[in-house]
Amino acid sequence: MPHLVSPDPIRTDAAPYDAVLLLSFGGPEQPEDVLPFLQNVTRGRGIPDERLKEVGEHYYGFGGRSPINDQNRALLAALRESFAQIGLDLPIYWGNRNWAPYLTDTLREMAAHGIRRAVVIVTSAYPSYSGCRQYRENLADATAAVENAPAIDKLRHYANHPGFVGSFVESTAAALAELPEGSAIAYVTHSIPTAMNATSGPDGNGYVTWHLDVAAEITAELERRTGVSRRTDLVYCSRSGPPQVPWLEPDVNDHLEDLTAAGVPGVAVVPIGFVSDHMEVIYDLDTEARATAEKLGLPMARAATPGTDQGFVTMLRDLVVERAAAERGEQPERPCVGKLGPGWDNCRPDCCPALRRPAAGASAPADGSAHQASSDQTPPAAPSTAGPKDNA
Ligand SMILES: CC1=C(CCC(=O)O)c2cc3nc(cc4[nH]c(cc5[nH]c(cc1n2)c(C)c5CCC(=O)O)c(CCC(=O)O)c4C)C(CCC(=O)O)=C3C
Ligand SMILES: [Fe+2]
Repeated sequence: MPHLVSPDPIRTDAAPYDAVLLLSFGGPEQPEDVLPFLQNVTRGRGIPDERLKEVGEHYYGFGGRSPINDQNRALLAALRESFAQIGLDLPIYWGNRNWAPYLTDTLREMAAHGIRRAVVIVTSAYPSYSGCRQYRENLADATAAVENAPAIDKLRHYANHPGFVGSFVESTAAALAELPEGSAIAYVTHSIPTAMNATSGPDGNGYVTWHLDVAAEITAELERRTGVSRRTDLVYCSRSGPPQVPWLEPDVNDHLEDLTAAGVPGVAVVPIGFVSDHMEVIYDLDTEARATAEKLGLPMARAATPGTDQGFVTMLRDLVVERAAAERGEQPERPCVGKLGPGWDNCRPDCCPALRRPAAGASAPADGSAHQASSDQTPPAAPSTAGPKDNA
């Protein structure tokens, strides 16, 4: 795996940026927040009431508080420390899509502080509408709503960066160490509608393709270290939406049943789709999937997410420095593992379009593409470029 490149402490240059913005999902912090939070998340997205009630219970089961905001506070602190270590003098702001501190308020604060140009770290590592474009639409909306809002660039997707992959290599090795010999690895990510995957990334299927590439790299590195090969699968959690709309499968719980039927002696559950142990991890995996594994008598160990892992934090810092250099017209090194090459700096205008919402009174499509995206309905999103994908 390539060595992480940290810049020379004395010459760390952030120009043309004068700030970093950490952009995340947001979560409730007390029981009264849960319903309004869920309304923010699902407004206009066609999530059945039944599912909302169920997800509300997941939050109430944890005292009405998601750990995600505290995890972002910890990440902010770790990033500030990491910046200070190399003399990178750049303020770091934090805003969320669905809960306070809201992105628009943060941009307003940045404008008031005279910030002209910022680079954005999103707490989502892969291409898809939900994980990329939706955040870019939120940035476009917030920018339009705020006078003198800073110009915004978003970091390339970092799932195949050695800092991200390396963090999961370590946590997967630790999980496997707790399990019987011959245990399998179940890589897990958030399910999305299959139609959303179909239009993810500049060439389609980017969501699944990137996850498979990351999973293959983790598997290969563990094999190199131990000489042991084992069963691995990519499976999904947190399915939502109406039952008639197809989402990516198999669900992690069904997969645990399959593994048991296949006689596998244990499973390391590795949440490569997530950067911290938020509700999808502590409920969907640590509560629900663990209960399934216990019922089946299948030993299970869950690998840690990157969180504030040093390699992960250093990677984010390196990506800020890398992007600043690229924007100055330099040709920075772009560390990356796997087959796909480094992510693009700017998304193409048609990258990860929004799903067309179901509408009554339309004739049935001949090709089954009722939920396919259509670029004529795609709202503006920042930042993007009119040129081809920038893979330099
Ligand atoms: C790809 C993806 C990521 C990973 C990338 C990223 O991290 O952004 C992610 C992360 C998260 N999703 C989260 C929470 C929720 N997601 C929901 C609903 C949905 N997620 C979707 C996709 C994703 N989601 C989709 C296609 C929907 C259907 C509705 C729609 O089309 O938008 C709902 C509604 C209820 C339900 O139906 O489950 C909730 C409450 C939290 C916060 C956790 C916490 O509070 O600790 C986080 C980090
Ligand atoms: Fe979600």
